[in-house]
Amino acid sequence: SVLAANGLEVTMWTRGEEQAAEINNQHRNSRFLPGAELSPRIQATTNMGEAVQGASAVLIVAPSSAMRSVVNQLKSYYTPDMLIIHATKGFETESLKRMSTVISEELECEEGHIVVLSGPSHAEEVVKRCPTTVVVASLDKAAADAAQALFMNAYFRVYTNRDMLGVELAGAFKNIIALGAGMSDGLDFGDNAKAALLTRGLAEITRIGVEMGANPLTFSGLAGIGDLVVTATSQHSRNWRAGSMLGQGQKLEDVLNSMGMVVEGIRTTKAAYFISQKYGVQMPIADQLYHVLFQDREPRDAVEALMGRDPKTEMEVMKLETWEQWHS
Ligand SMILES: NC(=O)C1=CN([C@@H]2O[C@H](COP(=O)(O)OP(=O)(O)OC[C@H]3O[C@@H](n4cnc5c(N)ncnc54)[C@H](O)[C@@H]3O)[C@@H](O)[C@H]2O)C=CC1
Ligand SMILES: O=C(CO)COP(=O)(O)O
Repeated sequence: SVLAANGLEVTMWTRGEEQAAEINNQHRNSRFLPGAELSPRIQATTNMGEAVQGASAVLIVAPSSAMRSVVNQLKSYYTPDMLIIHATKGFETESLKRMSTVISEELECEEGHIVVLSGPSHAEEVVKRCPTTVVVASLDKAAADAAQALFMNAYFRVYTNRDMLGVELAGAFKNIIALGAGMSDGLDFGDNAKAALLTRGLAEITRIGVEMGANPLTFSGLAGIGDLVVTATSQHSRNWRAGSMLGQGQKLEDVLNSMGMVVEGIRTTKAAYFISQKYGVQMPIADQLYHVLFQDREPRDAVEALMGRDPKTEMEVMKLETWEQWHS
């Protein structure tokens, strides 16, 4: 919608014939964005070649679980002059790879060629042209600048960042904390608990992010604290809503069936559980959520376990134990 508002011709690829027909004829996408009026500049097709061939830019927003297969389907239409942007927030759970790695492997291109778009941006509000800010990150400055120029307009402000790793990690990991915040709200634990989850959640995201090679400042930016706040507090967030239902005692399977849309935080919690072990970095909130989601731990017991951890210093972020060390 943003690209169409900027005067570009947009062709969406979708798997459903009915959905494509609805977008083309009624300019609506009633299942995924009910109530929104789409621009006639947006056309849809179920034919990948029609959507991608000859395009100057390709925006990939498949759920993380489908990323490899979707990119594989577009591979034969890819040319190196296409600007490749993705806005997917998650990992390939089996390999623990980031989305840019999966895309570059499938397209056989440099990771630096890819741009990630992330930040606090619920589609429901963007389509209504509510003021929104995001970040585009790439190892290639020219690619990030090109993506910024494509998307930027009066209601959609785009910043650039060179820390693609940090932006991808922040966008993926925040969904775990949003699930936890929803769970806390579902348990009626109040505002103190939610503020604690966001704050300590950001600490653990930063800790693992820095260990993996990201710039700590990225986590104070739009992809970090910005997206964490919106996802953990917005009525639009699927992760928050799923967490809230779990906190109220519903079963994971029932929650997912009732959502009908992707809840990335579930798979990302599994990935984070293994990533934290791989890097030897503690992610206590993600760890407890893993037990709740996949090992039947009661949400209340998870909170008790978090509150009962050994006493810590607040400065134990980035494996720096004291303020003095941070300055040294
Ligand atoms: N909805 C939002 O406001 C935002 C979503 N994102 C991210 O975008 C990604 C996609 O999320 P949404 O579009 O919101 O999810 P969604 O659940 O609303 O839509 C997912 C789309 O992918 C399609 N799909 C599902 N499995 C597929 C497969 N195996 N192959 C091809 N297509 C498949 C579905 O048919 C549907 O059209 C996620 O990583 C999410 O975190 C990022 C920013 C904002
Ligand atoms: O990442 C998002 C907004 O920036 C979307 O969050 P949800 O997937 O929780 O709806």
